[in-house]
Amino acid sequence: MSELPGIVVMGASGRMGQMLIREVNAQDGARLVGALERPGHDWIGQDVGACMGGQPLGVIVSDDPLETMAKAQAVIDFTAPAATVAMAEIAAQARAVHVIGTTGLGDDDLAKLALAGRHSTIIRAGNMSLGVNLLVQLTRKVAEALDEDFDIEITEAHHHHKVDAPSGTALMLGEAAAEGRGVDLADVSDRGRDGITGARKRGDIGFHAVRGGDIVGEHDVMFAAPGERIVLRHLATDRAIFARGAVKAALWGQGKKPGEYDMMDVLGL
Ligand SMILES: NC(=O)C1=CN([C@@H]2O[C@H](COP(=O)(O)OP(=O)(O)OC[C@H]3O[C@@H](n4cnc5c(N)ncnc54)[C@H](O)[C@@H]3O)[C@@H](O)[C@H]2O)C=CC1
Ligand SMILES: O=C(O)C1=N[C@H](C(=O)O)C[C@H](O)C1
Repeated sequence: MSELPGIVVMGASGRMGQMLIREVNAQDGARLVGALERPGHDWIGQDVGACMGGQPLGVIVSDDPLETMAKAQAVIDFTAPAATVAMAEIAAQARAVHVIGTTGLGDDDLAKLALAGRHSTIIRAGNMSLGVNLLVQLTRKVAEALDEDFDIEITEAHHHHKVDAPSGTALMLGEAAAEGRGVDLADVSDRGRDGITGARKRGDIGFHAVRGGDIVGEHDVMFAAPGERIVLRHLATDRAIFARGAVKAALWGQGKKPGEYDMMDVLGL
């Protein structure tokens, strides 16, 4: 039997799930040992490679996370908040690394993940790409260097299927900007203005979400002052960048102590 870490992909039929199946399968350093979908999904019981329209991969899509995780050293989960919280407990029982790309998690969900993280290795990030994680660092630095004469506005654009706003990435960028300024994001966050809002409050961090077509993911952080503007921008054109980061995280997490980690830890940024 191979010693390579066995990885389960959760949400196998999803936009990210299919990308992840391809990425794990293409890796020399890992093996695909499971594919999960929600109960009732029409891929259940079929080979995941065939479902994706390619060669069979010898992995049958299952809706039984307990059984599937028994063979795994890691699970990569880009699904939905309730599914991710449920998986956190199962991954902890299986002593498997839980890589979480799911966004839109609420405070209650995060509290449950923190509990699970006492017993398991969780690596979670609203964006797993190298470029965005660098942009987060740049945003913190620029916010630190500038005072509140510079208004910070974060704009994100995504495909029309996306269900959460602001995006996980926009929130990461907002947290970094607030940290750079030495303030709490919750105190200065101003989301999606509408109507007679009054003039902009000095020190606020604004968020705006665009949804349309097949946009993979675009993020701008604008620092606007009288007479000048700085705009930091990341454009994603291929979901493979997120999948690559997630597989890297699953391998990096092997043998790490239980706890909650993020992509900064994985990438050493
Ligand atoms: N952190 C990152 O780098 C990125 C995060 N995302 C996030 O990943 C999540 C998924 O995005 P997409 O792939 O575009 O969505 P999607 O809707 O295409 O895929 C989600 C999949 O999860 C499945 N699912 C739902 N509940 C399940 C359960 N209990 N067990 C197993 N599977 C279940 C669905 O059936 C679906 O196939 C979103 O929260 C999105 O924001 C997306 C791209 C990058
Ligand atoms: O839903 C998506 O597609 C994406 N979600 C993540 C987010 O919420 O920031 C990451 C990426 O932008 C794509």
